[in-house]
Amino acid sequence: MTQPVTIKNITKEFTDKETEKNILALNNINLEIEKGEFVCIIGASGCGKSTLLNLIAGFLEQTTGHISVGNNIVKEPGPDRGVVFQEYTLFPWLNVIKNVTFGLNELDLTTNEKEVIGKKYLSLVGLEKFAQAYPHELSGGMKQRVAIARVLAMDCEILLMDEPFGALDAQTRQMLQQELLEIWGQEKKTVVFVTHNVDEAVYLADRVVVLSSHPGRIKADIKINLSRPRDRLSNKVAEIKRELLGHLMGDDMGA
Ligand SMILES: Nc1ncnc2c1ncn2[C@@H]1O[C@H](COP(=O)(O)OP(=O)(O)OP(=O)(O)O)[C@@H](O)[C@H]1O
Repeated sequence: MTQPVTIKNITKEFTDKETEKNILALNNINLEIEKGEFVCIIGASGCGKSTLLNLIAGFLEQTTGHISVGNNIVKEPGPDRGVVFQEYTLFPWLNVIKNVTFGLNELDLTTNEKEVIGKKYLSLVGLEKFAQAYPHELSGGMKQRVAIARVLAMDCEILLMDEPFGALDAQTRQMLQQELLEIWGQEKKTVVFVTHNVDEAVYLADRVVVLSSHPGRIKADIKINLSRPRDRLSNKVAEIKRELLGHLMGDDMGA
């Protein structure tokens, strides 16, 4: 059963190693993400999107405030939260199926049981025929599918995705967006998805959170009540995109 994610009064300060000055990356972030919700976080480069995701993942520690998943305060990474990064993070020396089942190695499962789980998720991302292939034999889109299958195989309740399709060509990107929505529909995960791309956010999200920069603050929090699959060219989509771009104006979007 998925749990809500609560982000309460989060502030994150870094110290610049060269200048030794403090950088206020996030300032007083409050956010309640419902179980099963698909939330996109957008904002200009450097506004703290990855920092927020890394705090939810437990990779970083906040300066003030707290984050909880259900009743559990996040203190470190855990099996309830799976992360997919923009860079392909597969183990090059393991074949596809072993990459997908890698996270299961600590569980008390036989090799056969792990393979059954691995194959289920490989087939969900359309790569069952590539179980024995090695990462260098795959395209960028296929590598990201393997990375998604890997977090799904671990049965994480929450998918944290940091620009997962940012390095892909437009066509592959659209295909993976569609596939991700299908998987999300089937698996009922909570998704927190960081992107620079307004089109992507409006296509995917139930809700888009816009961060402003220096320091990162929530500038807007917009619900998208459009049924799926969404028509990328519809007037309603264009209207929401305009609204989001209005909130982003003044912040240099970078991409
Ligand atoms: N480890 C760190 N040490 C010092 N400063 C950092 C560190 N990580 C992030 N920052 C700073 O915190 C701010 C937010 O960075 P973050 O990477 O979260 O932004 P972002 O919105 O994800 O950017 P991008 O879209 O370019 O990936 C930036 O000013 C960045 O330079």
